[in-house]
Amino acid sequence: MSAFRTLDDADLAGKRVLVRVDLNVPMDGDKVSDTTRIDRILPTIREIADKGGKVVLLAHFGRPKGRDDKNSLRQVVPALTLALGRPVTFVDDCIGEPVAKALAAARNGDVLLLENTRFHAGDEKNDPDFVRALAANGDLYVNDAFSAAHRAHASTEGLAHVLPAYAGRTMQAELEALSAGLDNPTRPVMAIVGGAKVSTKLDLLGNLVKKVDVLAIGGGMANTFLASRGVDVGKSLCEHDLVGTAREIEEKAKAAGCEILLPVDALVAREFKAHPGHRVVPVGEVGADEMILDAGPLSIAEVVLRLEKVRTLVWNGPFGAFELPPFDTATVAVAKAAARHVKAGDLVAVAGGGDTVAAMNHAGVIDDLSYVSTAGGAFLEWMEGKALPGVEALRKR
Ligand SMILES: Nc1ncnc2c1ncn2[C@@H]1O[C@H](COP(=O)(O)OP(=O)(O)O)[C@@H](O)[C@H]1O
Ligand SMILES: O=C(OP(=O)(O)O)[C@H](O)COP(=O)(O)O
Repeated sequence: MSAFRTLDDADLAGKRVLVRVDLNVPMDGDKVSDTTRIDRILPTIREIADKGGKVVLLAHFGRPKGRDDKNSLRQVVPALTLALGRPVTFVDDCIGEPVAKALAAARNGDVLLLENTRFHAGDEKNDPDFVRALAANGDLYVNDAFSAAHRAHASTEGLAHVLPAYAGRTMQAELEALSAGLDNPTRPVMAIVGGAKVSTKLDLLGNLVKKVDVLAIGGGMANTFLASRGVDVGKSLCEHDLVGTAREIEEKAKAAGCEILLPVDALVAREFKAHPGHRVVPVGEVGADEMILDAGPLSIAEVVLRLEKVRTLVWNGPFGAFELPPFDTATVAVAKAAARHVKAGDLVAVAGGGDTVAAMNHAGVIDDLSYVSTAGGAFLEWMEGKALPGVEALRKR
C-alpha cells in the first residue's frame, strides 16, 4: 500500500484542484531555456483535466522580495501552453477575488496558472492566514513539486494540512526512482555539489559527507571552500561570511573519512559574459579583478579519474557558469565521462536540479545517466536522509 494518497484515490470531477508544481525553470532572457520541469508535470495536469477537475497551478519563481515583473510566472505561460498543447489561463494573483473570478468562469478540464506564490511573504513563512487564503480557492490539493519539497512553505506544506492532499505523478515517480537507484548505493559513492545557491546548500554538506566517500565541490560553492583555506578568489561568486561553515564541513568530512576534492586550477575572466577573454590559472593565482567561472583542466582530470573508481555518483550543481562558453567545459567533460561509465555498466549516476538538468541537456547526456531528477536541494536533502516537509505532509495519517 502506498504511503501517500495519489491521484488514484481522488475524486476529481468538478473539483477545483490546487496543484503545487515547480516552474522555477532556467531562462534565457524572457524565454524558458530548459523545459524539463514543465515536461515532467504534464502527466499530472492532463490526468486531472481529463478526469474533469479544474486545474489550478500554484508555483514560485526565483526568490522575489514582493511583487516584481522579473519574477512573474506570466513569462512561463507560452512554454507551458506549448508543452501542454492546451490553453492556459494566467491569473494575476494566487489568492482572493482574481482567482475566484477566474475559477467561476472556468469549465471542468480547464487549466489556470496563478501568479508567483512568493509575491506574498506568507508563502515562505507558511503563514496560516495565507494558507487559508490559498485553500479558499480549492477543494483538493495535489503536490507535484518534489523539487520544492524541502521547503516548509504554505504552498508546499501548509496546504496539505487543510485540504484533502494527494501526491502528483511526478512526486510519486521521483520518490520511486530515487529509492530504486540510491536506497542502497554501491560504494564508493561520490557526490558532486556545485552551482550558485551556496548559502542554502552549504549547511546540508555537513550531513552529506557522512553518507559519501568523496565530495567533489565546484561552482560558487568551491570558491567559498577555497576562500576558507585562505585562497584569494578575487571577484568570484563566494559567500565570505560562510567560510567558517566551510571549515566545519571540512572537519566533519575528515572525521567521517570523506575525501573533499576542490579545484586546483580554474578558468578565470574579468567579465561575466560568453567568450570574454579568459585564462587558465592555478587557484592560488586568481587576479584581484578576476572571477573563477569554471574548473580548469587539472581539476577536470582529477574528477574524471575518480569516476573510474567510484560506483555511484550523485550530482547537483554545475562546475561552472555553463550557460556561457567556454565555462561549460568542466561540466560537459565530467557529464560525458559519467555517461560513458553508466553505459559501460560500472556506475550508477543520478543528477538533479533545475540548472543541473539544463546542464546535462547541454552536455547531451540527459538520456545516458541512470536517472535525472528535477530536484537539486530537495534531492540532496533526501540523500542526507532528511525528512522533506512537503513529502511528510502528504503521508497518510
Ligand atoms: N563559478 C561560478 N560563478 C558564477 N556562477 C556559477 C559558477 N558556477 C556555477 N554557476 C552558476 O550556478 C547556477 C546553477 O546553480 P544552482 O541553482 O545551485 O543549481 P541547480 O538549479 O541545479 O540546483 C548556474 O546558473 C551557473 O551559471
Ligand atoms: O529550483 C529549485 O531548487 P534547485 O535549484 O535546488 O534545483 C526549487 O525550485 C527550489 O527553489 P528555492 O531554492 O528558491 O526554494
